[in-house]
Amino acid sequence: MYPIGLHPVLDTVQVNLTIWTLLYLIGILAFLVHFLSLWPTGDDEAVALPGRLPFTIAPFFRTRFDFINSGFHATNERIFRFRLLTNSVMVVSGEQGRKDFFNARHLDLQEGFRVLSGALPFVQGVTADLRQRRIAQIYKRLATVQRNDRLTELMPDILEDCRRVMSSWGNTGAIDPFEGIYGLVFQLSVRCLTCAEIADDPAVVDRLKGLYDQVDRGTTAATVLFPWFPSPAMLMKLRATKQIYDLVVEKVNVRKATGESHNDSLQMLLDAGDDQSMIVGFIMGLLIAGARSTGTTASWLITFLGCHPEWRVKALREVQQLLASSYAHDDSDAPANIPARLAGIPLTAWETATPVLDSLLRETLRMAQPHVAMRRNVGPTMHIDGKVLHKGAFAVYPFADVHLDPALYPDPFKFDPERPVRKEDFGYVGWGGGAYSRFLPVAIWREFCLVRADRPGFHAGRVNCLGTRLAKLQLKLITAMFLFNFDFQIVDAGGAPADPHPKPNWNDVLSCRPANGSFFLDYRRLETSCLS
Ligand code: HEM
Repeated sequence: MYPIGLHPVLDTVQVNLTIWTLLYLIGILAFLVHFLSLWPTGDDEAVALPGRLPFTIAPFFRTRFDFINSGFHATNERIFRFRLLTNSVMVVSGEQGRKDFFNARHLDLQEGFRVLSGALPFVQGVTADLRQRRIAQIYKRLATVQRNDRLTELMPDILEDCRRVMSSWGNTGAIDPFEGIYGLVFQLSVRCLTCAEIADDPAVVDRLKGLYDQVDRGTTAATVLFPWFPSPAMLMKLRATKQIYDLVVEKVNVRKATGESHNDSLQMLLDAGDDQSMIVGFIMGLLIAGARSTGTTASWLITFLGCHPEWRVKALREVQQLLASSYAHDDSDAPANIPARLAGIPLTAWETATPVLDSLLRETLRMAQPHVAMRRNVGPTMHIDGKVLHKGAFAVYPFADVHLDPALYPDPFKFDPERPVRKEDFGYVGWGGGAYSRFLPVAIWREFCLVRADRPGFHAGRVNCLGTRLAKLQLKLITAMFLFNFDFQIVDAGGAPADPHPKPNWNDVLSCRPANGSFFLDYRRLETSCLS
């Protein structure tokens, strides 16, 4: 018997998919299109988007940025609502709207993403339908991965992975950053969040990455809205999810059977006594959540640096200063090679003494993070900027509303890390809209979340990224390795320096990626490079 029930699902759909099933489904769809276009009315109801259902569904998934903007234009309101089949979705913008959205106590992230996004591989009881206590436990383990001692131990491994992957690129070449740099970040995420058996085997890492890509391709409007319908995309997604599950379970079982001990996340989970589904849920869910966001940010960060030589110089100078302050001038014990020297810079220095890298990261996230926060109201009826959000309804907040607002960030598509930092509440939400950590030490804030874990809907309320420390460290180490090893620039499809510079495409909800092949990262190894 297969533990997560995928085999039975695949068998059943192959036998039962008949023309009658299809006609039946078309009938249901026609019913929904006709009747669900009728909205409740009331003074405090948000304006409904004009138009019939199918015309809102496809654009929400395919061209979300344009769809949301056209909704604001069509309604001429700060808040509007539309339907995704039976679900009512409110789209929020404006200062009051984002305050109400991020401060609301009963808006639940998990439910919002599960129903509206479907971008994570869902396995019943492993990455979906997790009890709140289980989610809290996963987050607690993620906090362990990011403790000072663990992050310090990870630094040499991260840098060695960078060295190995960058060496494989050869002396000169041109790569698509969304392939090459994303591939590097995937390797680092595997290193930090899974186990040595996977991270040390490039072929397995490649296979895993390919399977997650298939899950992405299988995430379409149809598979999100009709997860029970056996479309080809859904079958592909199911198969890929099952293969990821099998691969992870196999590695966990091998570790258990051999009794070998490694200094990695799997060992940390086993030593903590976590059960199989907790371990697999941690690995399957966090691996891709971390790799996608960090991969997008790394790809854009290096792209922006490739367009702006003055920032390359400033960033390199900063890392050189870090090195100079970490090793005495005549330190004969200082390691000779670059990765080992970078690994010797204390974690606190990477975290607190890199204002240039910090401003580069901040500006990259502002310009190229196409996130739309998704929530479901799991509490009583509430209001956002005066508009009613009923119990069970959804609300979404596009980060573009604040990060591309010319009133807050003039000329928003200009890469300018020297922009003044916005001080107002939610004037910048690159790492989420949670603000507890500003007032409380992060540890206390986390405890607060964990204590609430027993109660239904604990996951509602302000949300901060819980992988920030790990992500920032990875991004800074990748950038340092790039600057020490390559001379690089961004070129167009013909190989000429890109003019204009690539512009983030906010309609691509995963990575803000412009059309394939429109630009490349052209690189040449420096003579001082440590790559082999
Ligand atoms: C550059 C990289 C990253 C960026 C920009 C980023 C950004 C964010 C943002 C904006 C949110 C809030 C989403 C919302 O309000 O809808 C979030 C949540 C979250 N992130 Fe990240 N993230 C990154 C990397 C990571 C990594 C590496 C991990 C873990 C390995 C991670 C784990 C999480 C988790 C677990 C949450 C949900 C927190 C909660 O439910 O309270 N993130 N992230």
